[in-house]
Amino acid sequence: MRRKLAAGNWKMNGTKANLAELDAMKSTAETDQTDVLICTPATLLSRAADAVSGSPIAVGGQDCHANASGAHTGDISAAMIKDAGGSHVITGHSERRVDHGETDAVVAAKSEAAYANDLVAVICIGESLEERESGKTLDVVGTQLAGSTPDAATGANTVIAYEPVWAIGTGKVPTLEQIGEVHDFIRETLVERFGDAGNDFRVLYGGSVKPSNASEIFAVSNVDGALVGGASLKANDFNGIIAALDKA
Ligand SMILES: O=C[C@H](O)COP(=O)(O)O
Repeated sequence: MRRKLAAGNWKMNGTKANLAELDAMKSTAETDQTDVLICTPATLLSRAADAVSGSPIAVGGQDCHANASGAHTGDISAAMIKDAGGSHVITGHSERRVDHGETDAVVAAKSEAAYANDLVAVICIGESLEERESGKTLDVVGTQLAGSTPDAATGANTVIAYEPVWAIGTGKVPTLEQIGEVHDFIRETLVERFGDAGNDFRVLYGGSVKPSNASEIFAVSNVDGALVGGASLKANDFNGIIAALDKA
């Protein structure tokens, strides 16, 4: 039985004043069935880890370099995320793929760096609007999944996040049928590659998830939770999403 996961991605938002939001998520995060994760900006990670200490909320990074250390100005390593108190790291978010030209091979290397440092990689995949409209969604998602997921991936060290690029921060959400089609496809693809162990991976949906649409999305087959951007910044919103997931 896969545990559910409500994951927040604060992206490039937040200063230390925002850590109060974590405090306001603690009691909602005390659930039996749902794990809660917030991926903060790197600048906040250590303080966020202190802020959630003793609560079930986990914290993580939004990216890591594939290398362990060295001359990579501005980057952070998986070991640094671990050292700061993180347990997870997002790899291959579409904003990284677009802004920094990250390929599937780079995403796989970053995910391997995560494993080497005992971090769970939250590997993101998803099609653009143009790819969706030209009927290439499953091809794109399949190619990204194959190329970004290392052979060493397991349900314990990896979470897959399906995020259609056109649904991120736009308020546009795919139909429930569209979400179900892709999540079922991801599950089948994982089982083809990893055998029964493919059933252990959690597959999250991401893209304009809000308290108002969370319950219907979480009722879709093979949706094990959400990767939430904007609605993870405020405890009022994210608590609603955690609660909806816990009831699903
Ligand atoms: O990582 C989170 C996703 O990009 C979704 O962002 P959003 O909830 O603001 O649409």
